[in-house]
Amino acid sequence: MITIDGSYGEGGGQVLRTSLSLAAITGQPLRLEKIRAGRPKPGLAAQHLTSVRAAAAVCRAQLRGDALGSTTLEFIPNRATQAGRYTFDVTEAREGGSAGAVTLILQTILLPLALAKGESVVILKGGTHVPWSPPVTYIEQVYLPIVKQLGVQAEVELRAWGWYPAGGGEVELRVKGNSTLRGIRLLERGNLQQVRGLAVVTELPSHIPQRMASRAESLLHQEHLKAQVKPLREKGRTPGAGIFLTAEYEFSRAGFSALGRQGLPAERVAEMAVQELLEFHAKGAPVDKHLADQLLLPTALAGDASQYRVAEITEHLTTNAWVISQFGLAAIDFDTENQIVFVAPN
Ligand SMILES: Nc1ncnc2c1ncn2[C@@H]1O[C@H](COP(=O)(O)OP(=O)(O)OP(=O)(O)O)[C@@H](O)[C@H]1O
Repeated sequence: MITIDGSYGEGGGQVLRTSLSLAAITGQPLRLEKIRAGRPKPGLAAQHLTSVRAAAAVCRAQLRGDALGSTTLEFIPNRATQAGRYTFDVTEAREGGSAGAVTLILQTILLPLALAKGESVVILKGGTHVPWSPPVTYIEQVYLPIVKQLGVQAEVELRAWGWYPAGGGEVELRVKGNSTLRGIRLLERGNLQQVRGLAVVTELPSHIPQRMASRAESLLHQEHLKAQVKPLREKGRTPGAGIFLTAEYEFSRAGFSALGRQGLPAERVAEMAVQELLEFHAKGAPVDKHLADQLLLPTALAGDASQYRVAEITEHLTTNAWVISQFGLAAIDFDTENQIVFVAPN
């Protein structure tokens, strides 16, 4: 049994999710201790518990400690990950809290399912565009296109928007299966081809997405960047607003977003996302700081070595590297001067 210290690094949920993915993929029994010890409310929150249940469902794992607030978990896979049809609802595990991110559950099971035999269809219900997690739009426009280069064939369809704190969103994930992962070399991004964006509201007036879109476009045009931001007004369970920008370079993609809230002017929401994009653009790296930590697991599972240059070496990235090394999967090194991540599978 592999024992992982959940308090490592910043002691967040990512230690748990990466460990779950790896236990499902390798079939190794896992014990997690001090789960999310670094957070104000330690232990499993709804989103984490749903990830535990989702990972357990795909490899029929036996569980001990799978309860809200639990700081210790045992996860004993019973068989290789099974492709198939699954539904996971992050609101089911809720106890008066806010919506958990469906994308973090998606990322926990994506690679196990991609490496399993056969196709899978997964319905995920909960928050689709919530703070501190990848928005579904980011998964669709940045994460999946890049992991496709490694051989992961999957697509996601947003069926309902689910904002913080109510959730109520839904996505369908389709995973091809039978994947063989290969390494990538992503040191240069090439020229910026365009910035594409979506300024969206649900259950709010149409002037809001229009104001977000035009503010974002005008700021990007001032910087001489080609940009097209589409205003969109959708149906939803609750009111919500956000802007999602994708910088499309010749060899890579990066995503930036900001979510609206009451009292925050639409223009300000647009400015927040654009500012992040411009800061990234000025750095010259091909991989944004979020993709940086999310790319580590697929590259560690690839048959050959990878190298990629990131905008920032975050604690999320180094923590993920530590978790992967605990499973003995890959040797991971950082060139901190040039911000390059080297991954050599063992
Ligand atoms: N705006 C964003 N765009 C893309 N990815 C994001 C964004 N914000 C956060 N992420 C990603 O979401 C993940 C969050 O992991 P983290 O461990 O902080 O969250 P968590 O499971 O909610 O845990 P905790 O509640 O313990 O912080 C990371 O992979 C991070 O890169």
